[in-house]
Amino acid sequence: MIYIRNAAQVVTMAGPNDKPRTGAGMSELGLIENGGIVLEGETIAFVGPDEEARRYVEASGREYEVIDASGKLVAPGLVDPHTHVVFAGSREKELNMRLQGATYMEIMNAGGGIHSSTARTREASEEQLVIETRKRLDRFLEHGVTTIEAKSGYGLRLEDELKQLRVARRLNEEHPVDLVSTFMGAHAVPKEYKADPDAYVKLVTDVMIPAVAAEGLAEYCDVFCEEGVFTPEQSRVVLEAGKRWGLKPKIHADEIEPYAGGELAAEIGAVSAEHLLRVSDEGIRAMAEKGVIAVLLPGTAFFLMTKPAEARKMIEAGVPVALSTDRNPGSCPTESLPFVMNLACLTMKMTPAEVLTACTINAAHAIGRAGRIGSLEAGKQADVVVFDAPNYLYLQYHYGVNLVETVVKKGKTVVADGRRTDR
Ligand SMILES: N=CN[C@@H](CCC(=O)O)C(=O)O
Ligand SMILES: [Zn+2]
Repeated sequence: MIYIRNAAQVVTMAGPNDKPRTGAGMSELGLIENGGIVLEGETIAFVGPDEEARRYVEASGREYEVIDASGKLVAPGLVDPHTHVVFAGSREKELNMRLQGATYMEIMNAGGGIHSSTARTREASEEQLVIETRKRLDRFLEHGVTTIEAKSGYGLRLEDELKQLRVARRLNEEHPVDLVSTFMGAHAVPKEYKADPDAYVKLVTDVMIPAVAAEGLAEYCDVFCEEGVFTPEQSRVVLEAGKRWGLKPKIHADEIEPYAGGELAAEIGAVSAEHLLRVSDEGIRAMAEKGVIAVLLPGTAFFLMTKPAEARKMIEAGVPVALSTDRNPGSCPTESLPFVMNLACLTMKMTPAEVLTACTINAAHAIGRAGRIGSLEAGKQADVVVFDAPNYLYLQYHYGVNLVETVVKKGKTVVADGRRTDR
């Protein structure tokens, strides 16, 4: 039982939240000045002006742990809807190679990139993956992120794809951060199938997807639809197979070259299309029409030193936008969603209000959790962050440092004074 008292500002993102926010709706934060929040068990019991919250607490006659949020900003636990967090090793040498002129795709085609993380992940035991991933989850939590999506895709053969997804399932049970799993066996064509990519697609559709579904290891299916990786036609085959087995489609689309990925996302009814740095105007129009969520990853554009997605164009066209770190060992090795939020504002010109919407309720929609998380409303899960910031604008102004002070996950304080408390 926790009473968060006297917050300078509370970002509630209060509803209607049955659909992801678009256009001007992305700027409606449901702000409360001098707010209070009461958490009971794993649930939010009350959100409103602090005087009313105090009366609620006094009338209940119960004992509450009090968190004083005077002068602070309170917001929903942040949601990261696109990560590749389960992997072994790191790839810092590639940064040096890219600084000397090699491109991301050249490194991958020469056997590095995703292939090198695949080799390390195949070698790693489940236990080793748990240890490495747990550390990343601790960092996410310290940056205010209470729920993430986690993709497989560094196994690229049945037993190792299952291993990655089992690690995500185990950590979802053991760690305060909630993980929502996505099967991404079609992340790259593994070296052993280089001569026959269609045979690998068949392995994904006929063997891996049924096995993942049989064990209930994933809710979503994703594919890297990109020139030199999987064609739009192969991507369609993978995502349609996923659908037949109950896995909802997501797609890595138009990241490096325009490849009609946005159009494909709309056509097959994808929940989200992700990256979209080079999406066409037609792709944007089709996504807006079908309500496909654009999950944008400005940390990846920053780290790959390339032009970010055209967020303004998408918002103005009515596409619901969410933001994510893309945490992975190659193109975005950070757990700092707040830094990615800074980049969204400073490199894609999203407003501070749009940025918060994109990392809370819209991100929750992108992983099918908007009924439970992404806003501070009575009855929802008690996932709350207190920032050392006097108002929400300040989050995008004081950039590059971690302003997270307290994190409450399912009604339990898991970060205090910016550090994990419950290990
Ligand atoms: N683009 C494809 N997949 C990841 C990167 C994976 C890697 O480089 O290991 C991404 O979303 O950025
Ligand atoms: Zn990705």
